[in-house]
Amino acid sequence: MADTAAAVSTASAAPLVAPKLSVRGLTRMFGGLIAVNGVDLDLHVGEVHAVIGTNGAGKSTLINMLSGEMAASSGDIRLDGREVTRMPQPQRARAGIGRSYQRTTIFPEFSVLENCRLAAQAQAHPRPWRIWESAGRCRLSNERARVALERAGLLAHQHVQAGSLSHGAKRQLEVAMCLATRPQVLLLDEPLAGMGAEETERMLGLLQELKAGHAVLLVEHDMDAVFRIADRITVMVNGSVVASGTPDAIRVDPVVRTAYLGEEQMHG
Ligand SMILES: Nc1ncnc2c1ncn2[C@@H]1O[C@H](COP(=O)(O)OP(=O)(O)OP(=O)(O)O)[C@@H](O)[C@H]1O
Repeated sequence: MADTAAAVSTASAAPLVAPKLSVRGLTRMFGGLIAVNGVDLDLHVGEVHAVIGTNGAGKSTLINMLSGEMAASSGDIRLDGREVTRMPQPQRARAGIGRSYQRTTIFPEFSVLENCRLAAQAQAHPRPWRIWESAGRCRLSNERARVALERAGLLAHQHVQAGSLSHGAKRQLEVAMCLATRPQVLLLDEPLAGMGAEETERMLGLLQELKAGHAVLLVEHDMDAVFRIADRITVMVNGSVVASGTPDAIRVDPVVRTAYLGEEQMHG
């Protein structure tokens, strides 16, 4: 238990600046099942905060509540200190909480730029069906889309049909679409899923860059990548947080070793 205490005390040595996103006691029930159980979490700009856990631990449910796609049963979520727990998803996206999805959500027939522009438009316009009314607004969405594509390293492919991109580039496009909404918080649900080594490296480089201006929450099963990139790791088991701390603290945490990570993975 001493090591667990170390992991917890490391968590309390979090940056002194106020968190960008602060979560307290967040809970989600599905009938009698507690999918997420009283989770506390602080996300800071400048940090990649990974949430790991076995299948069914509650990671996607957590992200869905943070993005506003799923209502919380109880608890609260604050963005810059302002409560957003019951704010609907579109409003929450406009307030600065952006997300990417496990499944690719791009329109394969549209170009890379068009996909990104649609994301920018959806964020910028509370009533997207009226976007054609303003050429100025369209120009703005276009500009935001290009900036996002440049950051994600996809500007050279802007006129390519999205469906013809490699798997890794599609995941990059997902991140670019999220960036086009100009979020302050990035919620990334398994951005490395199905990627080869080279694509993984590219994505990790991108995340490393993005954390400078964003608070990044990363849900990811690739443990090598998580331990390389994360500044903090929160471990969930059966809906509850069992440990939270730096990668070094988590690596030696006996509760985490027992509950989740295989011994082999922890030696790296
Ligand atoms: N809509 C739902 N209705 C009922 N139960 C659900 C629903 N969504 C999730 N659950 C249950 O909640 C628990 C947490 O699921 P969740 O998908 O959040 O886990 P996860 O950690 O993201 O898993 P994975 O790594 O497999 O994506 C699981 O027991 C799951 O079966």
